[in-house]
Amino acid sequence: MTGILVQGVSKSFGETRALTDASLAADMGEVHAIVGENGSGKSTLAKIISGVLAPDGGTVDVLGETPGNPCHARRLGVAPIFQEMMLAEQLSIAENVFAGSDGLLCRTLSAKARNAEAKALLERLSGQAVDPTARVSDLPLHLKQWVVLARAICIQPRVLILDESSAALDLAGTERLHAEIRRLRDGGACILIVTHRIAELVRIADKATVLRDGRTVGTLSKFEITEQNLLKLMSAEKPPAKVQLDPSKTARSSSALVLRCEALQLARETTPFGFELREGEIVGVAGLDGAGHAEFIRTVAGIDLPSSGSVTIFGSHGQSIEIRSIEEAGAAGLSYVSGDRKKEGIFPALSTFENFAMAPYGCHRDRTGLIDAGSLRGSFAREVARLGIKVGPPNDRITSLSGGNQQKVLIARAFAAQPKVIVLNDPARGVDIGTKQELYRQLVAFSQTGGAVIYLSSEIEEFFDFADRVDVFVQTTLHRSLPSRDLSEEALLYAMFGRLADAVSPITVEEMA
Ligand SMILES: Nc1ncnc2c1ncn2[C@@H]1O[C@H](COP(=O)(O)OP(=O)(O)OP(=O)(O)O)[C@@H](O)[C@H]1O
Repeated sequence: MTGILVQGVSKSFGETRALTDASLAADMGEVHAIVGENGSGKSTLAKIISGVLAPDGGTVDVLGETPGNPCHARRLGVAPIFQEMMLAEQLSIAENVFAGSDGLLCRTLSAKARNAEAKALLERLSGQAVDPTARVSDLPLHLKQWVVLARAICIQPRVLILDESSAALDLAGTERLHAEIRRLRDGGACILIVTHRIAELVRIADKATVLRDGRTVGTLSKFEITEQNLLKLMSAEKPPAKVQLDPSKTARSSSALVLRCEALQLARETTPFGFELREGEIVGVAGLDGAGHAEFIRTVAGIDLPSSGSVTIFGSHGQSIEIRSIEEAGAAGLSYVSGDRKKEGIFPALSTFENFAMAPYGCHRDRTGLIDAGSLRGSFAREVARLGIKVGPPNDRITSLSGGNQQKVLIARAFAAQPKVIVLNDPARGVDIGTKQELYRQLVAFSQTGGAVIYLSSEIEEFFDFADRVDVFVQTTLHRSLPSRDLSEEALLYAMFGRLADAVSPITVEEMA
């Protein structure tokens, strides 16, 4: 039975044509992926199907009706989860989970019952203990994502729309999400999934619709969904070549030290550890949610203070600067790219250009010390071209860009500040595969000129052929360091689960959960 039928849909925002001719047919009991480059119109299509946006042309049929607005779509059983997490940050977890389904005017559950239900659901989804009365603003990103997912799942949707919903989840979290998706699908629901994580798509999707520049260019059945086929359809250009680590790049033990952590304790009563980063090194950082890798990267960037120990950056003349704030880290030549774009990355009320210019403006002064606007604009144009950012007028608000293109602006901003060390916290979240390859290429080029990189990723495939070593965190401490020659999916998984690589028994689904 057809669940969703979209035919010839178009949609423009002012001069920007987000969709020109989009079509999609998804059955009930099917996981249907929407794939395409950043800015190809995926989120716009998801919003049209969920009644948030009205199309300019074409027809939309969801369970036999055309959703006229989000409430109408909801009555039909459509539960959308958009890329930008919609949460009432000042309210509790339970209040957010039941927002819209058991509200003030139609309350059927007591506060106690809501708390109990929210707790049970979130613990099942997130795999960790949860206090349902905790304020959402205090939660880490992955738990916020689970709150949004819980809100959609608790209404038992007939159509579930997931726009980059796994991007904030780690490997084990993604597995649990997949289990939920399969449960809903087997119960007859239709699940639309938008993701740039190709490996994930190959595992979960029954069909895929590919968009290119707002147009549907193909539909792939389960067995046709391969990275190669997707890339061929997604871009008019040749698929990007995979980045290969420079074979002449040997161990960096002889190059100059640029950053050192000594006896670092990320939280009280955790094991102290040391960390060194040398010129030209690319160090991957990995771990399961709550393993301490996210705290580590924030501490190195001066955002959070360690419980004890120190982070030191060494200048080109050997002088050492202890880092105790993000300002000190910036002044010492460290650029940071946050993984939480909405909370820590963009300034939503400012334009695309202003968002870019606020880090590198100090590097663009004329002889009198005033900011050289022409030089800054030139730098903006170069970075936009280099990372292939789809921007409208630079003075439009950054929020008018697609999610992936906003992320690219933040990456461009970090490069343009001409850092010595660049620290990236899951930067490729929501970024298309072509741009990911370009980002790796830029980072490899940066390292070849002596720059040093710390790169946290929740997608372990990202490290292969790219990182010199991957430091794996377990129980809020550095557990293992895997040099590139020992990197494999299996070795990383074993390390992330705190197991020895030569352990005989495989990692079980229960362990994942
Ligand atoms: N509210 C808006 N105002 C102006 N332009 C918009 C708006 N929403 C989307 N666009 C533009 O429409 C185009 C398609 O955006 P959309 O968010 O649908 O892309 P996407 O495929 O989901 O991208 P991503 O993979 O980066 O999330 C982009 O060029 C974007 O800048």
